[in-house]
Amino acid sequence: MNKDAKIYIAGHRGLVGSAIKGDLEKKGYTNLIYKTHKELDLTNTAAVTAFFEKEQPEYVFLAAAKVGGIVANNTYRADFIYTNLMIQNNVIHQSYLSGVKKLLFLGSTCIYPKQAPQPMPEDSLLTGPLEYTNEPYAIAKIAGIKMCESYNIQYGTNFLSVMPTNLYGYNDNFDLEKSHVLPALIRKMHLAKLLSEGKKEAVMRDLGVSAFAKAEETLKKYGVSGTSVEIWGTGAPRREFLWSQDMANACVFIMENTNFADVTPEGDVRNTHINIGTGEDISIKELAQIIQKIVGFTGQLTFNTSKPDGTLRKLTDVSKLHGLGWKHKVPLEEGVARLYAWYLEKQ
Ligand SMILES: NC(=O)C1=CN([C@@H]2O[C@H](COP(=O)(O)OP(=O)(O)OC[C@H]3O[C@@H](n4cnc5c(N)ncnc54)[C@H](OP(=O)(O)O)[C@@H]3O)[C@@H](O)[C@H]2O)C=CC1
Ligand SMILES: C[C@H]1O[C@H](OP(=O)(O)OP(=O)(O)OC[C@H]2O[C@@H](n3cnc4c(=O)[nH]c(N)nc43)[C@H](O)[C@@H]2O)[C@@H](O)[C@@H](O)C1=O
Repeated sequence: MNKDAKIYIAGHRGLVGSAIKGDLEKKGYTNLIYKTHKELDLTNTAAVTAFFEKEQPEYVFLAAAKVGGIVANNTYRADFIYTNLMIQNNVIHQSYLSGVKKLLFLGSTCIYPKQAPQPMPEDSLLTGPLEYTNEPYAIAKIAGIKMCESYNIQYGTNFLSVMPTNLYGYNDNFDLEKSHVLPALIRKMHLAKLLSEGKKEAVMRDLGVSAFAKAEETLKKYGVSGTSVEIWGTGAPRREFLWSQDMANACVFIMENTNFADVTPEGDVRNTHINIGTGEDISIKELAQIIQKIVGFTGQLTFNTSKPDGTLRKLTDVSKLHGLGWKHKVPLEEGVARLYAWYLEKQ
């Protein structure tokens, strides 16, 4: 990519999109284009067509999607499949029509079967049934991979797909219901710590309410008190967490250095996506203990087994990524500390 190449970042205000924008700016790319969701609804085919016809980007990072944690995925099943299929159909197809040189589609490691071998290699795709809680989202992501692959085969495009593990970082979603586990637990532990210190005003400010009774209602719903914090599920599932700026750096690295042909082993045009992760996982209980220590909450952790565990393990096989010459940098404890500091600054 030339430094003045026209690069479109779809989803530039999200967790990953904002980090990709930051990484590109840091590297001296000067011709970045982006639109907010309000300015350009990517589910609107006519609007996306007009945008591509007018802007003619050379490179596209597709980091816009409907994203959420286990409960959001399981609750808004129709929204997750519809929105994601629409966004990726529009952006991938228009990228082909307008002659985009290279596109990077962001999927997720939830595309792999629930019982995939651990760590999960790229070629375990479509070898077994998926985890039910996020099946609609995963099906949309699999469609995205197959769309890139099919356009490459039929039309000779250079569209790559990356499958990131669970991500966290600046601009994360801290919603107590819809977010992923890591930001959710940071916020829950923070609220519990404030409660234990008797800081009612700060609790109300964090929750955006003007009466403490209202705050108490929310805290009760999410199992947060001054002496304990509720963790969903059994705490036994294992997850792998990657710092969003590392993820962005991997995306830019792949865009700069890798072509469809490089990740297509001879005769295996199906094996075109690349896992992005650290290759290391921990249990949710261990994650909660790390967050507890960093936030400084000294109460108890309880486990609400009426909430879903989801997949028990989804460790990525990162040998393909390492083989391309990229490895993550930020260890989990450091990332959690950075994110908590950012969260406090935002208060
Ligand atoms: N976060 C994670 O742990 C993981 C994420 N991924 C994938 O990485 C990618 C980025 O995710 P992440 O950054 O976490 O997600 P975010 O929710 O943080 O960001 C997504 C962005 O897409 C935008 N967007 C959503 N719908 C539309 C739409 N219809 N039109 C225009 N813009 C839209 C959002 O805007 P707005 O907020 O205004 O709607 C937001 O800026 C996604 O493809 C996701 O599936 C994969 C694995 C793990
Ligand atoms: C990125 C990934 O994200 C989702 O899959 P997930 O990994 O299951 O996501 P999660 O972060 O929500 O949960 C991880 C684990 O943590 C447990 N857990 C405990 N306490 C809380 C809690 O307070 N909030 C949440 N969200 N989870 C909690 C929770 O019960 C589960 O066992 C899908 O969207 C999927 O499609 C996808 O791509």
